[in-house]
Amino acid sequence: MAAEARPRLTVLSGPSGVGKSTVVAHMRKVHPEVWLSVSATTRKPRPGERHGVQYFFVTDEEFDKLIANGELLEWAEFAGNRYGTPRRAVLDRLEAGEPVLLEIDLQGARQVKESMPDSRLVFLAPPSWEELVRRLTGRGTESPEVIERRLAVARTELAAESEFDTTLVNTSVEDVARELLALMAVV
Ligand SMILES: Nc1nc2c(ncn2[C@@H]2O[C@H](COP(=O)(O)OP(=O)(O)O)[C@@H](O)[C@H]2O)c(=O)[nH]1
Ligand SMILES: Nc1ncnc2c1ncn2[C@@H]1O[C@H](COP(=O)(O)OP(=O)(O)O)[C@@H](O)[C@H]1O
Repeated sequence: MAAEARPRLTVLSGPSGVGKSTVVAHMRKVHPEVWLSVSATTRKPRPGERHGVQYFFVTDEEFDKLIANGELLEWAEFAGNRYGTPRRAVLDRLEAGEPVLLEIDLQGARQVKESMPDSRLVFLAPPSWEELVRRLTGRGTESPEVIERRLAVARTELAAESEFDTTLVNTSVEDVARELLALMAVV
C-alpha cells in the first residue's frame, strides 16, 4: 500500500485563543465522523465544559498514575496545568484505519513528531498579534493573570511555527476547517 493511503495522525497546535477549539467544533459540525482525541488535564473545567467531552478532568494524583502506567502518548505542562493524550484510543483508531486529530500544545506536538514521524503537524496562526490578544481577552474565560501567562507562552509558540509541516491562518473559521479536512483527507 502506498504510504499516502495510510491514515495519518494530524496534530493541530497554536497559541491559546487563536481559535483551535472553534475550528475543531466547526469541523465536527460539518463532519461528525471526524474523531478528535479527548485529553486528560489537571485544569479545572470552564463553565459549560463536561468531563469526557472537552477533557477528562483529573486530579494531580490521577495524572501521575496515567504517566506511571504509560497510558499517555505524550503530555506537557502548559501555563500551570498538565495535559496529556490517552494512548490507547489513538492507536485503536489508527489501527482501524481512521484519521485521528489531536489538538495539543507545542511541546506535545514535538513529542508526537518524535515518536510518530509520519504524523502531520499543523500550526494555526492568528491574523496578527493584536487579533490574538483580542480573541483571548474577548473569550472572557480567563483572569488577566492567566491571560498574561498564556500570551507569554504564545510568543514562544509563534516562534516555533517553522517546525510545523503546514501553517493555516485563522481568518475564517469555515476556510480553516475546510483546509484541515482536506489535509486529513476527509473530503
Ligand atoms: N501536550 C498537550 N497539550 C494539550 C493537550 N490537550 C490540550 N492541550 C493544549 O493545552 C493548551 C491549553 O488548553 P486549554 O486550557 O484548553 O486552553 P485553550 O487552548 O486556550 O482553550 C492548548 O495549547 C491545548 O492545545 C494534550 O493532551 N497534550
Ligand atoms: N476566525 C475567527 N474570527 C474571529 N474570532 C474567532 C475566530 N476563531 C475563533 N474566534 C474566537 O476567538 C476566541 C478563542 O477561540 P478558541 O477556539 O477558544 O481558541 P483556542 O481553542 O485556540 O484557545 C473565541 O471567543 C472564538 O469565538
